Amino acid sequence: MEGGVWYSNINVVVLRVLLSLAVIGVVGFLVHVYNTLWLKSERVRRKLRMQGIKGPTPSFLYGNLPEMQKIQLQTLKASPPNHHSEFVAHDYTSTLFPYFEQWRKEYGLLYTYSTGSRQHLYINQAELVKEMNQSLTLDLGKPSYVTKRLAPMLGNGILRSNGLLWAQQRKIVAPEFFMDKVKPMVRKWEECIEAQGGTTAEVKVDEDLRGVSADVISRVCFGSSYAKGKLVFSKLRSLQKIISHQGFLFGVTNLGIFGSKKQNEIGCLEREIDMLIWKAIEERDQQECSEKKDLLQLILEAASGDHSLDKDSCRRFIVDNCKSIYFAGHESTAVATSWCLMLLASHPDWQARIRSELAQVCPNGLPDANSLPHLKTVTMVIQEALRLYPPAAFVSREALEETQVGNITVPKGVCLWTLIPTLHRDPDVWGPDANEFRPERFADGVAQACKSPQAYIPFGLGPRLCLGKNFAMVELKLIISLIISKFAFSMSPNYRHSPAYRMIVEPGNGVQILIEKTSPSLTS
Ligand code: HEM
Repeated sequence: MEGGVWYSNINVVVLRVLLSLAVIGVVGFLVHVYNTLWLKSERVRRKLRMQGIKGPTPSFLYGNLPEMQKIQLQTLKASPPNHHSEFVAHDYTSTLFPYFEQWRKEYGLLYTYSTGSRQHLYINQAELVKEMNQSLTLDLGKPSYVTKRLAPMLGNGILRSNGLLWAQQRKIVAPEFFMDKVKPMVRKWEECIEAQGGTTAEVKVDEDLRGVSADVISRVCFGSSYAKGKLVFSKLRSLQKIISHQGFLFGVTNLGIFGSKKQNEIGCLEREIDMLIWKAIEERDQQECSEKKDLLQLILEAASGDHSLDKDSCRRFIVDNCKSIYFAGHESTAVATSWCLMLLASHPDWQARIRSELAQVCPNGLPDANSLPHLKTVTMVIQEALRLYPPAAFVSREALEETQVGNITVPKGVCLWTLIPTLHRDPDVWGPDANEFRPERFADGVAQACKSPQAYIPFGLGPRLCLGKNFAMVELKLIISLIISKFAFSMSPNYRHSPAYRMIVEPGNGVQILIEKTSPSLTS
């Protein structure tokens, strides 16, 4: 009997201990969650507040995400502009990222906001943007939570890597982007565009431009023809569409992982792309390639010469950088050309000016490698198009360690965002006509076009400046000049103005223009 009581007493004690442990565990867990999800961010916010940086009040767990979604929904209900003159004045941030616009009006050009436990700084003061972009510290990198999501597309190649790995990749990739490498391609571009000929017709330019730009980047950088790279591009585009679906930067998908079906699709495409690139590498004629030295050859040689890389890392290094360049090199240029044609279609006077310059500068009315540097008007038009419709909406960084940007101490983990189109339309920098298409503002170069040349950043600025800037400008100049030398064009009534954010800002429903063959006398 006594033994039974003793046993049941023991049981009660054990039960109590277990219960207490469970309570301590749960409380500990809750404290941990509270600490990581709130206190940690609150400490970061306090540091920013103490420096006078304000921002919207975040809610527990979700930060400012609910407010962002509410503002976005309200904006969706408002109808987008549908008249030509309004397309130009339309700053796409007001429809794509309306919360940034609203907060900018409330808190100014520097404010802080949070998405879940992540804290961000919106930086659009020209001076601070310059400091951030020109900072040489490796403690500022690309935001890791965004680049993690882009990993299937870009691997750990130059576009998303940070620190020493980025510095090493930049050194290897940079030499390939000098102008002289571009010149031999000019003739091939001429053939590409000329082959499309035609009389009066409506064309949707986007896919054609993507084709041309894919061909160009494939041949110049990888020495292979578009036919070989074609599958890689179409699969990369599918990946881009899946990843950028539903506001991948700050939308709901940000709170969790993609659904498992989407994740599988992403995984499959990633493996297929890796295999295709690797197959193209294996099929290369080694002797011919080591003589010609295209970008792929440089990457191959750098990877095989680095003895710290094992076989798998070597393969990753090669494939990841190929993917990065494939994406960076062709999407942005194709989209920039589409926006440029959209703006030119609404401004026939600028088409005429380019056409008359072509007639003066080019002996047979057609641009080539030698006449290209003398085509000033087309450069001004492209600069103005990249100002109003920059394909890259953001320059973004993460403070990998506590870092100084100008007079601001940025706590570790904070992500910094500069909205390029907003900076490009700031009337304090560009004057009261900031929302108008006026290419003549660039007549004496960028420095004379605005108060602070560092506020013009379609290609970024500083150590992470776009590696393909010169390359892209040459490509754009050539394509636009060739199209204008062949066609006069206007906006099709079927065009619907709908900028969409798919990692870059592209015309959501394409650009439809009505083209008409120019008479030979106009160009010769
Ligand atoms: C109109 C066309 C283009 C635009 C608007 C554009 C814009 C940009 C921007 C804004 C950045 C990021 C800068 C930063 O984070 O500070 C960038 C980076 C980069 N771009 Fe471009 N780009 C274009 C064409 C190209 C082309 C044609 C290539 C290659 C052939 C290319 C290769 C790269 C690379 C490799 C980087 C990463 C550089 C680094 O992180 O060190 N881009 N580009």
